[in-house]
Amino acid sequence: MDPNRYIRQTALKEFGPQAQKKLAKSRVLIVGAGGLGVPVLQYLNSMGVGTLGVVEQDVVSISNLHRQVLYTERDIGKPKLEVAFKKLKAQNSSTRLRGYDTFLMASNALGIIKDYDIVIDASDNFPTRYLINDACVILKKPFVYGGLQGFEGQVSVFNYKGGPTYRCLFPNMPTIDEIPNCNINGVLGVLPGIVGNLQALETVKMLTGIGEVLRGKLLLFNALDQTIQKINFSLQENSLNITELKYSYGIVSASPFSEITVDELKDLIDSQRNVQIIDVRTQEEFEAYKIPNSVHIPLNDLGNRYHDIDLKQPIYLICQSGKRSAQALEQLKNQFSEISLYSVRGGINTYVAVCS
Ligand SMILES: Nc1ncnc2c1ncn2[C@@H]1O[C@H](COP(=O)(O)OP(=O)(O)OP(=O)(O)O)[C@@H](O)[C@H]1O
Repeated sequence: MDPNRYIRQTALKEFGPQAQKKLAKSRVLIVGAGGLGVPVLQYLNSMGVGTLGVVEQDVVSISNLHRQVLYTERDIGKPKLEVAFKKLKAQNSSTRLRGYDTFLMASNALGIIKDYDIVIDASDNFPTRYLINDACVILKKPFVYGGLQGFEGQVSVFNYKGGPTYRCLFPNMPTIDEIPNCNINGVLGVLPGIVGNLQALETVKMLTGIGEVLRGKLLLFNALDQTIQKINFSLQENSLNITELKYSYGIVSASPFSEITVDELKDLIDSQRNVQIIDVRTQEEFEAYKIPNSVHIPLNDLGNRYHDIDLKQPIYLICQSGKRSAQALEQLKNQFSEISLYSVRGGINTYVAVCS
């Protein structure tokens, strides 16, 4: 790498080559490559963050172009992930870019987020934001929030070093009637650029240890009069019901009679030699990741493969997220009486997130 590449930022004595090394070792996940995601990606990529993960499944549309300045007229209709990576690669070829061609959802959030140091919310909807918050609380990762409403931008850092989370500020998700939508309300092209850059700045500060992070502080930027206000907020223990959160993400068992958590399964595997795990996913999923000694019987073949199951031993059924294993459990329960059946809650997604 050309030693001059980062010279203008390593020349800052508070930053220096040490901070640059920290950036190079860092892994940052960006959820959404739209209005906020584009400036975040361009700056973190150009500044030398080692690994950037991007979760996005949208395509470029003409109404994106006034603010998502990485995309051009020729990109309309193309996947944002593909276009963004091509341009980011040209901007800085040494960044490791990892794309997730999907939307972040409850079934994949823990599995994706676990590999990163910091998560940046660059999405545009409340379910994603609450999901990022909850997954980051469970996995103990900070998340950098950015939001837009009219001519106002908001930025904060949640869950940083035991600090307050998004739910401490906004405990409950708003109802559909309460949700403002940029499609309807509009957004001035430059505003996501400013807010996304503030998110990138907070990220760099956390990664390198410079400055004071917006922990327990909500920054409000008013674009019309260029004022910045900071509102303090504190940790609310009630908003951090970790047991409840773990419950909804499959880390704690809801029904001990037919479900087992990944923690319980891991304890069994560690303490017993022969745990009969039946993996009901597809061949491709099984090949991509499997629990050692598990038996592979795809759900659609289960009816033909009963002879491969030892009905006298407890049967632990697993799939990718817990849905197909619950179906397999119902199928076996209807077919055989008095067998000991468990479905692994959260499936391989949670197993990988929690146990690997
Ligand atoms: N759960 C999610 N996982 C990954 N990306 C998401 C998720 N939810 C939203 N996004 C992405 O976040 C980006 C938000 O960008 P932005 O707010 O600028 O809106 P947009 O969807 O690109 O544009 P418009 O609202 O004009 O159609 C979008 O590209 C969207 O696909």
